[in-house]
Amino acid sequence: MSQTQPTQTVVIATRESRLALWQAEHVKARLEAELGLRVELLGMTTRGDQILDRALSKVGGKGLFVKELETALEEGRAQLAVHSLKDVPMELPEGFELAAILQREDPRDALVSNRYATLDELPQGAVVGTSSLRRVVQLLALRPDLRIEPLRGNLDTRMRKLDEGGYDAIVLAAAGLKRLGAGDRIRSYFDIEAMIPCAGQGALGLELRADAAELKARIAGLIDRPTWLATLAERAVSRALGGSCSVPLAAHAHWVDGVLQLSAALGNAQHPTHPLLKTRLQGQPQTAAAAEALGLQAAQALMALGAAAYLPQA
Ligand SMILES: NCc1[nH]cc(CCC(=O)O)c1CC(=O)O
Repeated sequence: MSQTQPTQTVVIATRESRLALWQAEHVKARLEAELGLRVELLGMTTRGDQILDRALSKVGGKGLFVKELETALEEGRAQLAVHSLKDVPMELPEGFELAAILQREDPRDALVSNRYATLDELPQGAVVGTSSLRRVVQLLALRPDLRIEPLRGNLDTRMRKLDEGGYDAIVLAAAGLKRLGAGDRIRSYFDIEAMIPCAGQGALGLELRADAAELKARIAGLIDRPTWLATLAERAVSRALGGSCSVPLAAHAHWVDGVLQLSAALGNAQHPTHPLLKTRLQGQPQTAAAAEALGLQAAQALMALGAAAYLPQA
C-alpha cells in the first residue's frame, strides 16, 4: 500500500458569531465533499465583534473583523479564513490573497419589523435602526422623515434590540438572515436600485496566504465565475473612491442575459440628506481586468457627478 501524501488537515479560522460559524461550516462541508479535504474550524473572537457600542466607521472600520484571522494564517494556526466579502477591506495586507469568491446568496437588503410590512407602511418619523452609512443615506433618500438610530452587533443582537422595542424597523442583509434560518423575519425586500447593496454583499470570500500555492490551486475549484467578476467590479468602484466604511458608498453588479449591470451610489456622510450621486452602466467583462475596468468607469462617472465634494477630505 503506497500513500503518496499524508492527508493534511486544512484549518479554517473563523469568527464566532452564528453567521460566521455557519459560513465556515458551509465552506468546510464543500471542501470535504467537493475537494476531498479534511477540515477543522478554529473559532476566534475579533475586535470587531467585541466593540458593540460605537459605529464601526469610528473605530477602525471593517478591517477589525479580518485582522485577527490573518494573524492566525500568518502564524500557521490556520490555512484559510472565510469572510463575508463585504467585510473584507479593498486592499489586503501584503502576503494575503482572496483566493476564491463563492456563489452569492440573495444580495438585497431586507426590512425587518414586528409591526410594519414595508418601508411605505412606516408612519411619519418612524425609528429605523442601522449603523450603515450606506443604508442611512439611501433610506433618507426614500423617506426623509425617518429617524435613523444606530444599531450594532451581530444579527441575533440586532433582532433582539428590535424585539425589545427600540425601533419600528431595522434593515439587514437578506443573505445573513437566510443563512441563519431567520428568513421568516424578512417582511419585505428593498429593490436593488432603491437600496443598492454594499460591494460584495451576500458573497463569501476565502482568504489565504499568498505563498499557499497548493491550497490556492485546489480551492480554485469552488470559484463562482459570475459572482467573482461581478464582485470584482463592485470592489473596484469602492477601491477607486477610497473604499472605507466612513464613505456611504453602494455598488452592486449582476448578470442579465450575459451582460453585467453595475449600479453605484454615493451619499454625503457629513450631510446625509444631500442628493445621492448615482450611476448605472453595463459591460461584458470576461476577465478580472475587464471587470475592474468597469468598476473604475463607474467610479469615474461618480467623480464626474461631483463625488470629490462628497468624499472625506484627503
Ligand atoms: N456588516 C455585517 C455583515 N456582514 C455580512 C452580513 C450579512 C451577510 C452578507 O451580506 O454577506 C452582515 C450583516 C448585515 O449587514 O446586515
